[in-house]
Amino acid sequence: MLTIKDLTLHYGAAQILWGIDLQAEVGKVTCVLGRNGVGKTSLLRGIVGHHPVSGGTLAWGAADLTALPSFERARSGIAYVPQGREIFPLLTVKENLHTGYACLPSSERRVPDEIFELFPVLKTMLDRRGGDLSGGQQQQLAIARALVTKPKLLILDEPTEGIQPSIIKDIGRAIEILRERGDMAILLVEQYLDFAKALADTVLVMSRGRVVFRGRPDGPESGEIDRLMGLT
Ligand SMILES: Nc1ncnc2c1ncn2[C@@H]1O[C@H](COP(=O)(O)OP(=O)(O)OP(=O)(O)O)[C@@H](O)[C@H]1O
Repeated sequence: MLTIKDLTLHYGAAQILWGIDLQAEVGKVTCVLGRNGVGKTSLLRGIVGHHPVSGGTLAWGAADLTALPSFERARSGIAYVPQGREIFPLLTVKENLHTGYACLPSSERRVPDEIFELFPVLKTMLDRRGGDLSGGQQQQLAIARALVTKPKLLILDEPTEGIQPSIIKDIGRAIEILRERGDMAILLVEQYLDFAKALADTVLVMSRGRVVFRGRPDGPESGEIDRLMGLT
């Protein structure tokens, strides 16, 4: 389980995150919601080590990750699919997948078949350049590349952004399958409320750098989620 306690983060003098507490359990989808600019991506950057946190702690089980550089966090099983996907446009699909090998010992460097069961379209496109794929296919490639690293914690930043509905469905189904497999924690940042509510076991809503709601997506107090997201 990922356990974050009292996390704070600054960009220069500007404080962006205030006292964030969060837990993401194995076999569950934990979803962080919030409107533009509330600090969701900054939280993920703090978790994966792309930006230093200014206070608080981050742990995976009993292992304290707070002081580890990002490559060691990746090696310890944290995989991050950033907003905008960031696949390598000039590398082929196969080569993009192989970039995930960097975190693995040489004996484990293979692309599991299961990845093509989750995203069959990638198998038909192995020799195409990443940049020639549609946005939705690139998103699937970015998730597949993260899965190559055999993560214990999969972090997805707005995987539905700018993606056509049929591929959003495929991505949702893949997340469900990964959850059912029960060997990784999934931390999902979203603004697409229906997608998030359908998948999440626990929802956190952020506002101005703080967690202002925490609960089940279908619990008695869940109307509060819509209110905080500005929908009611
Ligand atoms: N590198 C940076 N330097 C300074 N300020 C930043 C930086 N990155 C983000 N910010 C600011 O930090 C705040 C939180 O941004 P962040 O991207 O974490 O929000 P977000 O909730 O992920 O928004 P979005 O949904 O639009 O991606 C915003 O006010 C943003 O302008």
